[in-house]
Amino acid sequence: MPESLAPLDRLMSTLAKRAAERPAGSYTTKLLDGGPEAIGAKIREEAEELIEAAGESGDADREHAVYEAGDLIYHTLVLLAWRGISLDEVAAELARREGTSGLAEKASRKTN
Ligand SMILES: N=c1c2ncn([C@@H]3O[C@H](COP(=O)(O)OP(=O)(O)OP(=O)(O)O)[C@@H](O)[C@H]3O)c2ncn1[C@@H]1O[C@H](COP(=O)(O)O)[C@@H](O)[C@H]1O
Repeated sequence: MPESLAPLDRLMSTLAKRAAERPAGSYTTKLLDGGPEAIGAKIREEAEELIEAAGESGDADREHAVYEAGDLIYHTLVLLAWRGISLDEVAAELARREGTSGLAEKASRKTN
């Protein structure tokens, strides 16, 4: 894999490979085999841990929040891999939203 690929792209590429090959001895395989219920339970757990860590103050707590964010992002990407969704698709959705305030978007939904 080219060194220039961003870490998130490299991780997603690994997870897509895990989803296709399901090698034994892989934590990702274990999660994927559990399907959206098992992966979703971990996402909820990791989201709670991130929220708790982010609410704490101090340098060590800041590092803790970064660590928990890593866990949450990893498990979220595993769910995308399970569903066969690429990071490019998510990036395209975010690009589509670029420049539109959430408040304006919400207001437009109410009038439609
Ligand atoms: N980025 C990650 C990553 N982040 C977190 N984790 C694992 O996610 C789990 C987090 O769950 P917890 O903190 O709740 O720990 P736990 O209590 O042991 O978890 P449970 O057994 O309760 O589910 C830990 O086992 C972490 O090691 C990850 N596991 C793998 N990766 C990446 O995925 C790649 C492929 O991993 P495998 O498929 O396991 O080879 C690795 O090379 C890494 O790049």
